[in-house]
Amino acid sequence: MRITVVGAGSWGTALGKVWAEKGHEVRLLARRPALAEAINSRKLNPDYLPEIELPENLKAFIDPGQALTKTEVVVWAVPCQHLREVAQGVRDILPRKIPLISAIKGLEIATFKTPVEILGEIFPENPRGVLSGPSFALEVARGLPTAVVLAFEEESLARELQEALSTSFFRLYRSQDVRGVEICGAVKNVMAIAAGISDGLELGLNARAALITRGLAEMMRLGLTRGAEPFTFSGLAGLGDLVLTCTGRLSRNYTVGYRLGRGEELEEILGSLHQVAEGVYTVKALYRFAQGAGLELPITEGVYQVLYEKEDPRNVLRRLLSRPLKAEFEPPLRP
Ligand SMILES: NC(=O)c1ccc[n+]([C@@H]2O[C@H](COP(=O)([O-])OP(=O)(O)OC[C@H]3O[C@@H](n4cnc5c(N)ncnc54)[C@H](O)[C@@H]3O)[C@@H](O)[C@H]2O)c1
Ligand SMILES: O=P(O)(O)OC[C@H](O)CO
Repeated sequence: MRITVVGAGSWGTALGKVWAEKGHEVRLLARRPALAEAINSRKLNPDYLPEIELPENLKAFIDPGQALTKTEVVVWAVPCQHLREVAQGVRDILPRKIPLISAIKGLEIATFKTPVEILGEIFPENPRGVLSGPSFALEVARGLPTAVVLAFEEESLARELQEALSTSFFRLYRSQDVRGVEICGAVKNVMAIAAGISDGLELGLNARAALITRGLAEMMRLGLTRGAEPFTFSGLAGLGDLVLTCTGRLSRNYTVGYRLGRGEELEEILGSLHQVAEGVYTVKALYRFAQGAGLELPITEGVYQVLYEKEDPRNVLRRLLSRPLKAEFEPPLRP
């Protein structure tokens, strides 16, 4: 199969490696000529996965025309806030009808749209799905066992791609709940920032477990109002990725939170990260949506206040804990 991966960052490169090693013809669409050159001539990605040797049949391009000619699947792995611009740039040359897979976890700030919704506006004739779940790029690139979920509304297409894209260590489960999988992937990044803050403040393991669990409740509260399937939250994209990202030090989102908890400024952290931490942007989209819809998302609200209103995390925590006592499950989490 000819696969084009748009975005030669850590995730695009890791996915490209896995599928090239499976024998697919993988073209990685990069933005910077020097990076494409390094991938092609030195067989490594010095900026994002420097210690990983890349296979010969993983080729990088900077010309979208070359990367997309006669391709059979396009996988999107650019930061969510740039997806629209990148997709619009290839609107006229991307083959019609071929499946598009978003590997992106986020929500567009200006519109509150998911990546698949954005792709739907730009490529209405192409079937669209999402790949998500607990998957640090570095571990995938190292060939460590990983399970993710691939969601397409059309089950036969999900099955076909599941077969094509699974390998002996990269196992794809299939789903038809595209919206639910996307909401889970977006919200877990915000919860990972919260968990990082908590660990940075040394609040302990009990606090982190509470954040993960109440983060799941928040994910469900939002997802159910947006038409997600309830089972999806307990799956790989939901609970699976929440656990990974809220506990794993490889997470960029967790790292942002941890450093905030240790007292660093957001600008300083982002200036030294060199990779995208989607939760930093998704929290804006979520916060605005929750305000407008009257939806209660207290952890999201707290993360927003720490990031954008420069609130001391300790004050935010005090407020979270002093909210009125309530039942663990209230509507819409329980009828
Ligand atoms: N890294 C992971 O472990 C991982 C795992 C699963 C999902 N994801 C998701 O994949 C997406 C991409 O993340 P990543 O980790 O590869 O990020 P990254 O920061 O490592 O790389 C981002 C890539 O996008 C490119 N890019 C940025 N702005 C662009 C623009 N305007 N036009 C074209 N290209 C642009 C960058 O040059 C870079 O190649 C995110 O939504 C992330 O949540 C990442
Ligand atoms: O490094 P993060 O926080 O973007 O997380 C990467 C993946 O989404 C983990 O599944």
